[in-house]
Amino acid sequence: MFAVEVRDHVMIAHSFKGDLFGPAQALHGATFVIDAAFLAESLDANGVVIDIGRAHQALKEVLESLNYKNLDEVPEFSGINTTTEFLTKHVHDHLAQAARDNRLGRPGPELAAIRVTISESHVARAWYEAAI
Ligand SMILES: Nc1nc2c(c(=O)[nH]1)N=C([C@H](O)[C@H](O)COP(=O)(O)OP(=O)(O)OP(=O)(O)O)CN2
Repeated sequence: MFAVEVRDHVMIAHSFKGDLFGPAQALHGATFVIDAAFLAESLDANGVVIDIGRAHQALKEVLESLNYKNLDEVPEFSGINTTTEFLTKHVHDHLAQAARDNRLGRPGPELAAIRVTISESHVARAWYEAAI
């Protein structure tokens, strides 16, 4: 499997519900580093999985709706713990939809899967990977 991975970051604030989260039940900020990997069984006629510029642009567009936001106040996330794991799937779903809509410069069927990894610090990260 071939893969191309691009990286961006967002600054957000959020709080969690549940004793499990201890001090993170209070509003706190985080800078998440997001890696999006695009996977394909074969290269296209240009010899690429996906153009790196298009991949960067697609990731940037998805992250715009999160950057500098208090996620507790985003209606779409109402009542949800916006954990690192949750956000990996949120980003994945938007990128997968962009692929299915042919907005990534390569038709969805030619891309096998997308993996989104979010590093919430230098010691912890989560990822979500699924076929498109
Ligand atoms: N599985 C997850 N666990 C936790 C997440 C998460 O997104 N997924 N997030 C947090 C907090 O948002 C924050 O990133 C860390 O908070 P903190 O209380 O400092 O977390 P730790 O569990 O690392 O440390 P403690 O020893 O429990 O304080 C927390 N967990």
